[in-house]
Amino acid sequence: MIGLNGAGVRRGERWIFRHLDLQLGPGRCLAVLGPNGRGKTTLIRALAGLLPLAEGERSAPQEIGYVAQSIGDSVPYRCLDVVVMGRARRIGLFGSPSRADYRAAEDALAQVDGLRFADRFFNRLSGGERQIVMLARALVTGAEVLILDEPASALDLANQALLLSVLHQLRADGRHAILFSTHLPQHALCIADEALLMLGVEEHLQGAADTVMTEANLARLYGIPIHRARVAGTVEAVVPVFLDGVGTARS
Ligand SMILES: Nc1ncnc2c1ncn2[C@@H]1O[C@H](COP(=O)(O)OP(=O)(O)OP(=O)(O)O)[C@@H](O)[C@H]1O
Repeated sequence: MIGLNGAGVRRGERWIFRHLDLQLGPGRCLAVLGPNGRGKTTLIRALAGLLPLAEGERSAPQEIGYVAQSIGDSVPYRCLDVVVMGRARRIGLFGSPSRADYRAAEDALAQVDGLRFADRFFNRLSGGERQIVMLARALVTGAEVLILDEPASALDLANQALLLSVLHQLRADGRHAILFSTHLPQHALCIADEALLMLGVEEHLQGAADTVMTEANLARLYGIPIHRARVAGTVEAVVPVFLDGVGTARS
């Protein structure tokens, strides 16, 4: 459905990642983890077709539902219009959104509990509220591939739970392939089938999320001791272990 084969991206003379293979099919969810600056956004943008590969190949469908990491200020559009823009491919360059497009946008907002934002101006929303609206915009595309760059980074706990449940439902329908990056390993353990740990430019550890995300591998990834524990039923928490203060934990 979507994939990379021997892929690499360079910024100037510097390789951000190389020799990366990735295949994601329908009904599958892959989480990408790595420390700040390791290349998650670069990988996601390359996968979404927004950054050229310097080596390797990409295969992808025409339409992808994409949520960018940073959602800057924009011109003052109503949120419903921002969401309806997700239908651009269906509406066409010179077309106008139909009643059905607006209905689909409302449904997508309702799916993420964001209907209350419909008439508000996007540029006046908080960071988390914008993330919710942008998720609705990705959903309204109807795309079967969803690529989400840190979709929970600004969300409160209730909205994190909502996001996880929406992604869980999409994955469970067997039509969608979902890839998301996160700094919250417990989210990966909660809904991802697979995890990709970006350990280094040429070192990528990929496999079943539960198997790959061991305390040892996560400690290697982040350079600090990590504790992983079952907190309720199948829910796991992943926390940094502070040794004798924040500054001394990183190896
Ligand atoms: N436009 C650019 N030009 C040059 N270097 C860039 C550019 N954008 C990003 N980089 C560099 O590429 C590297 C990877 O950045 P990227 O944003 O992919 O990291 P990330 O893993 O998503 O980080 P974070 O967790 O902080 O969001 C970083 O060292 C960054 O400084």
